Amino acid sequence: MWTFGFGLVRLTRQLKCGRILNDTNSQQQERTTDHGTLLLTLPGMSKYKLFLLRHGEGAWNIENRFCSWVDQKLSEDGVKEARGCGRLLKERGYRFDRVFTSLLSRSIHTAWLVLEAMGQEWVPVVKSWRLNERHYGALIGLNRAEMALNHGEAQVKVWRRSYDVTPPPIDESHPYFLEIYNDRRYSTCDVPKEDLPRSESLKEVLDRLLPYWENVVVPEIKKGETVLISAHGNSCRALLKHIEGISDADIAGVTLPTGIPILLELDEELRPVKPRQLLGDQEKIQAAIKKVEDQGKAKRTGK
Ligand SMILES: O=C(OP(=O)(O)O)[C@H](O)COP(=O)(O)O
Repeated sequence: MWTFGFGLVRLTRQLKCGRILNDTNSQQQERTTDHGTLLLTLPGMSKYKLFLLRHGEGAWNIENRFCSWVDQKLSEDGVKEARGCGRLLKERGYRFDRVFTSLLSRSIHTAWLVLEAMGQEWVPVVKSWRLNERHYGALIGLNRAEMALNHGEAQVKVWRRSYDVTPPPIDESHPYFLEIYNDRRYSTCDVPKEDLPRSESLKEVLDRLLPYWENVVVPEIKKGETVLISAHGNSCRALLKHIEGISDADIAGVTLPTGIPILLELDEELRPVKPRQLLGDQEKIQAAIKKVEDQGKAKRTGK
């Protein structure tokens, strides 16, 4: 599937007269870079760069608890991860025009730390609940390893990674219900508080995320903006599923580590022209992915 688009060559011509000559292909498109270089983009060629980022490690990532809509802050290592991510992006010369985050502090702080490390603090940061982490319903606050002991690792994997299984909903007796729904930030949403989710499958995350992607994010990308989406493990997985056309079955095999930027190169229709790139030391990235996967292994916590 991938090999098709990969070999295509970006045609870059810098012309003294400022015009592209011999433009006989009606599907070719011109655009001008900051340096005045005219780029010809053919279908299947990389036209846009989009960056997705799961925030740096949060306090409940360490405790191995389903965090979801609970507003846990970044851990010390999470702050380091976010700064490291910003340094890496700066070293590679990337520049953002706009950053989108969820309403959760860990994604917002990550965005701030990345922009600070890049010296791009002025870049607008736009926030929406539609980029929030998946709502884990009644599972919020529970320890994954203990859940695996009680319900089996296979069931925990279904809850964590299946596409269309919705965990039991949160209700008012849940210890974090009031903390979540009494929070002022959820009075600012584009839906009434009563209509906010009480639990979500990955499919339901995609359902609430897609209108925001289509109506708010895509127009900025198509204007030529380089966008960073600083969000969460599952909101990024949902978006990846949509952009890359990953099947309902295969999305179960996609796990994202914290603090690692994912670069997507997209054509003019926002279709990927090459596999996603997780930027950084590949050995460390694989170890970080395994660590997230292993969170679902049965283990006594001693509490
Ligand atoms: O809050 C969460 O994700 P986040 O750390 O990306 O915000 C979820 O608890 C992630 O859990 P999962 O990796 O079991 O899907």
